[in-house]
Amino acid sequence: MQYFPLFVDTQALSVLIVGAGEVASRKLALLARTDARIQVLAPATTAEVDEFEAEGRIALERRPATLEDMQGFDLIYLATANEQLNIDLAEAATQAGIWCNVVDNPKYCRFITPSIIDRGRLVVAISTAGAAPVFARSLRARLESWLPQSLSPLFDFVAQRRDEVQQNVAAPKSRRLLWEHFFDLNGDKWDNDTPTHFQQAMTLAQDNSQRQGRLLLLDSCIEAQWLPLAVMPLFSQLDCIYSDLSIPFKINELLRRDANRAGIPHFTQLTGRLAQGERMLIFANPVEIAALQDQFPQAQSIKPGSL
Ligand SMILES: C[C@@]1(CC(=O)O)c2cc3[nH]c(cc4nc(cc5[nH]c(cc(n2)[C@H]1CCC(=O)O)[C@@](C)(CC(=O)O)[C@@H]5CCC(=O)O)C(CC(=O)O)=C4CCC(=O)O)c(CCC(=O)O)c3CC(=O)O
Ligand SMILES: NC(=O)C1=CN([C@@H]2O[C@H](COP(=O)(O)OP(=O)(O)OC[C@H]3O[C@@H](n4cnc5c(N)ncnc54)[C@H](O)[C@@H]3O)[C@@H](O)[C@H]2O)C=CC1
Repeated sequence: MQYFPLFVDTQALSVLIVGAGEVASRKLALLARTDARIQVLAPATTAEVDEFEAEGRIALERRPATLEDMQGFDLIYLATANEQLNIDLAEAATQAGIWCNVVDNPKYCRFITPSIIDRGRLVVAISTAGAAPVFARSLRARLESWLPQSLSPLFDFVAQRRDEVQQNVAAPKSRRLLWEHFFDLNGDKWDNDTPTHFQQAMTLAQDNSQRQGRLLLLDSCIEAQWLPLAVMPLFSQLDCIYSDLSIPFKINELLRRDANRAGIPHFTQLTGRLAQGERMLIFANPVEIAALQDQFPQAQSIKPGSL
């Protein structure tokens, strides 16, 4: 992963954009949604840039940029159509210790701009590490239609309830179950039922007796591409992953990253953990899986293409 995704707090960020053509306008349209202070420098501007100036959203100077301008900012975008000028300005910015992006030259980019889906607090950023921005754009179009606008108010609601949950539900694991249950009940909608779904999830999180354990058994001979789609949400909810083997990379990528990992415990320990409501996966060879299935008839054995 050459480019590591980060989400930058823009509340005290100051950004310089050099150039105000088509490409600069596209970057500006996204940056203008943030809290960053934005300075634009360019002799010629698009109508879109003029509008941002008229609204008072940006500070604009209609003149060529100089090397001396490359200081006093947190981030700089270089978007003139002059390749050498962009490189000279990028070198000056880098010397001043400022992270910069050259829109037509990834070699000089300390960071790159992803394709962005904006649902308020929920933001999805897609990058192809510069290989194919057009693919990032078309993937965005698909996700845009999949992620409803209701996610914006839904995540405002969830953010407002976070303190209440933190105060009333002591165990971190119960908090996780609460949010999983809430989203299972509520999905991605924001309507009159949303507060009810939250209350139901809250009640369930405070009542340990209703918690159900789960044991998934995965035969080490099954390859990742044969795993049924139905197991994906179950994989993301695991508390523990047990195996005495090394789990192949492609399967590992599908499992919850924060789950506890250990060798396969004794049958009696497994019984105890199931009773406590743990959600577990055992990855083992076919002989061990068959023995576990005999011992735990309630366990779900994952078969290629089905559960
Ligand atoms: C490295 C990066 C640097 C950066 O800009 O940060 C970069 C670099 C370059 N882009 C080029 C071209 C195009 N870029 C787009 C579109 C987008 N480009 C964006 C990001 C990035 N572009 C960064 C990597 C992102 C990643 O990891 O994938 C997006 C995602 C975000 C945004 O710009 O807001 C936005 C889609 C937004 C959306 O709609 O969601 C289109 C299509 C279009 O315009 O519709 C074309 C024309 C087709 C083509 O050429 O592919 C060229 C060649 C220039 C030339 O030939 O002169 C270079 C330079 C090079 O590749 O060397
Ligand atoms: N990263 C990306 O997504 C993409 C990048 N590009 C590249 O981005 C570059 C810019 O493209 P466009 O916006 O279409 O160009 P453009 O010609 O529309 O705009 C160039 C801007 O730079 C300004 N400028 C020129 N000299 C300047 C100076 N000395 N100081 C400050 N500003 C100056 C101009 O006034 C103008 O506002 C091109 O090199 C293009 O190849 C093109 C497509 C996508």
